[in-house]
This record gives sequence, C-alpha cells and structure tokens, in this order.
Amino acid sequence: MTDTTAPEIRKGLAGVVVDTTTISKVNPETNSLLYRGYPVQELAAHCTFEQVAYLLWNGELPSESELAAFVEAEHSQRALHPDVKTVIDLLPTTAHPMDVVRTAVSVIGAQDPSADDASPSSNLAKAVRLYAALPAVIAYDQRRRHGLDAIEARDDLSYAENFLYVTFGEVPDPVVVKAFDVSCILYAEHSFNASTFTARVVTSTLSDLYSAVVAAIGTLKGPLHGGANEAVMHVFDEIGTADRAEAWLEDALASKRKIMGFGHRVYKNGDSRVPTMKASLETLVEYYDRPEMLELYETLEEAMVSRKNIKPNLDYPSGPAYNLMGFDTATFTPIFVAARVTGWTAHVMEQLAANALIRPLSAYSGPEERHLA
Ligand SMILES: CC(=O)SCCNC(=O)CCNC(=O)[C@H](O)C(C)(C)COP(=O)(O)OP(=O)(O)OC[C@H]1O[C@@H](n2cnc3c(N)ncnc32)[C@H](O)[C@@H]1OP(=O)(O)O
Ligand SMILES: O=C([O-])CC(=O)C(=O)O
Repeated sequence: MTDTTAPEIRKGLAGVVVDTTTISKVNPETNSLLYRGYPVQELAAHCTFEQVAYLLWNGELPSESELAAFVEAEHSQRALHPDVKTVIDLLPTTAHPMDVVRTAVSVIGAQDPSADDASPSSNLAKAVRLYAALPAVIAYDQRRRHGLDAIEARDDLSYAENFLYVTFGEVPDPVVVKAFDVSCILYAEHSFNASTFTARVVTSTLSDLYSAVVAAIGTLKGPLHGGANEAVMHVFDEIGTADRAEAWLEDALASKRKIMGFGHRVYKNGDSRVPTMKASLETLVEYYDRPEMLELYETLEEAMVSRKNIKPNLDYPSGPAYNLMGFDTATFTPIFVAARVTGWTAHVMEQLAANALIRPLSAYSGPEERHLA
C-alpha cells in the first residue's frame, strides 16, 4: 500500500525554490541570464570583468570615479603573498590545481585578522581581496608545474591582461585578452548552482566568508559542475579528430558515460551563455589558425544533439578556448574559481543580510528501531 503521508522527495533539490535573490536571474524559458537586471550578453559585449564584478557586489555599474577606486583596490592586492607562495611550494606539483587554490584561500583567510568580522564593509573588502589575489595563485601554480618562477603582477594592466601576463610572461593580442575577459564575465554568476548554494549553506551557520569560498571551491571541482571544463578537454584529447567523434560518442553513450560539457540542471534547451562563448572560441580559432578544433567541437555537438537532443553548457566552449590560450587543462577550473568568486561572495553577503539557517529534512529509510539485547 502507498504511504500517503510520505513526504515528497525532490532528489538533488531539483525544481525546489529555496530563497529569493537579487543578484542574477536564470530564465530557461527565454534562454536568458541577467546580472542585476542586465543581460549577460550585453555585459560581455560592452563591459570589462572589473565593471561586472563591481556590479555583482554593489548592484549597480560603477561610475568613472567608482571604477577608478575599485581598480586601484584590486591592483594594490594583486601580489602573491610570500606566505601563500611558501605554502603552495609545500604542496606537490602533482596536486590538483583546485586543491592548491582551495589551500591558498584557506591561508589568505587565516592571515586576515578580520576574517570573522561579518559586517558588509569587511566582507566586501574580503571579496575584493580574494578576487585580486587569485590570478597570481593560479598563474604561479601553472608555472611551477613547468619549473618556472612566479611573475610579479603589473599594475598598468587590466585584470584579464594581468592574469594572462602573470601566467605566460607576456600580454597576448587583444583578441585573446577579450576572449578571456568574456569568459570571466560569463562564469561570474549563475544563481543557486551547487557551489553558490554551498557558499550560502556555510554562510547560513554564520561561518566566515573564506570558509564559504573554500567549501564552494570543493563543490566546483566536481566534473558535474565546474570540473566539466577540464573534462571537456580530456574528451577532445581522447577523440583526437572530428572524423572519430561520432563513433566515440556511440561508444561513450553505449557505456552510459555522461558526455562532459553537455546538459544542464536548469537549461533544458541550451545554455544562454554558450553562443557568446562560442563566438569567442571562433575568434581564437581564427587567431591561432586551429580550424580542426572548431571542426571537432561542432561535429561532437551535432552528434550529441542528434543522438540525445542534449545541448552544450558553458564549459563546452570554455575548455577548448582556454586550451588555445595556452592554459594547462588542469588550470581551467581554477579560472572558473577566479571568476565565480565574485558571484559566490555576492551571495555570501546577500545570505547574511536576511539569514536563515539552511537545514533541510530527510526521510529516514534505514532499519526500524531495534535494540542491543
Ligand atoms: C557550469 C556548469 O557547471 S554546467 C554543468 C557542467 N557539467 C557537465 O557538463 C557534466 C555533464 N552533464 C551532466 O552530468 C548533467 O547534464 C548535469 C549534471 C549537468 C545535469 O544533470 P540533471 O539535471 O540532474 O539531469 P540528469 O542527469 O537527470 O539528466 C537527464 C537525462 O539526460 C541524460 N543526460 C544529461 N546530461 C547528459 C550528458 N552530459 N551526457 C549523457 N547523458 C546526459 C541523463 O543520463 C538522463 O537520462 P535518463 O533520463 O535516460 O536517465
Ligand atoms: O547553474 C548551474 O547549475 C551550473 C552552472 O551553469 C553554473 O554554475 O554556471
């Protein structure tokens, strides 16, 4: 007999609305994404990542003087702190870069005497500190894996230019800088995704912002979430060339593999950010003269749509784009961290402003009560 008193269980919280947010609106019906009301495509076309970060935290785009003050604060905190470098050097170069970034955020948090000050001004300062500090951490970790030293940040460069400069030792062509900046804008925020929700759960216990970001990094690492941009590149490497894509897909689906970079919990008819990132990928393919990358991309996409009617998510174009820029595959998800730290910390502040402990219920399905004797 069916138990009519049994609670409805929504596995994975699918379709459950747990709170309101003013930060972004994901609308799968119209395939749109708004940051504080602005379509992300317009922001990607007309703004820099610096302006978008400011918007996410403050609710409005900055005036010229507000932007100048914000950029100054970011520039002054770009350097790789010697203690952070020392701790990174203690980690094996075989450590996953996501583990290195997670550890670096822990160190930065432990160094901060106001880590537990949850006032909005202190939390905003912490958010800007992490946003400013992460490029140097991520770049240094990639460089040390190649036996290279850290490069000192330059404060005459934009966020994107400096990120690429401290990674590769030179500022690339503006086409590459723009594609990187666009990827950061698109990755910055996406409502109650798993890592942001994690940050909100941690914050809801009145823990500190750094702890929320450390936990969010752990959540983003998984291949069903941010780890997919790295996994997409492994798929491309495994397939090799476009002519092998269809056969590869048949085998992968037959063995019940999830195809990385495809599908989404909220968008069921395509990810609103993909056309913008794909356009950036196309500019990179042209700039680096690598048409075979786009051929593989499109062949696998067409095969997946015709076999399963499942469309790509943002990680699908981002993976090959970062590959063309010269990033190690293992660095892709840390770049997602650098961008998403803006959204995560905006949510930390929003959660605190109207906090309720996040603590759902479960339906017990273990043994009936029993006793030792
Ligand atoms: C920036 C981001 O984090 S975007 C997400 C990045 N993650 C990935 O790209 C990983 C690959 N994708 C997936 O695993 C899924 O699409 C997820 C986790 C993103 C979304 O999953 P859910 O909303 O839980 O959908 P769910 O897994 O139930 O999929 C529904 C059906 O589509 C299938 N499906 C969904 N995505 C895929 C995929 N990528 N490859 C193969 N089949 C898929 C499922 O097997 C399932 O089929 P079934 O009904 O026959 O069992
Ligand atoms: O919204 C999600 O579930 C995952 C995602 O696309 C993101 O975090 O950018």
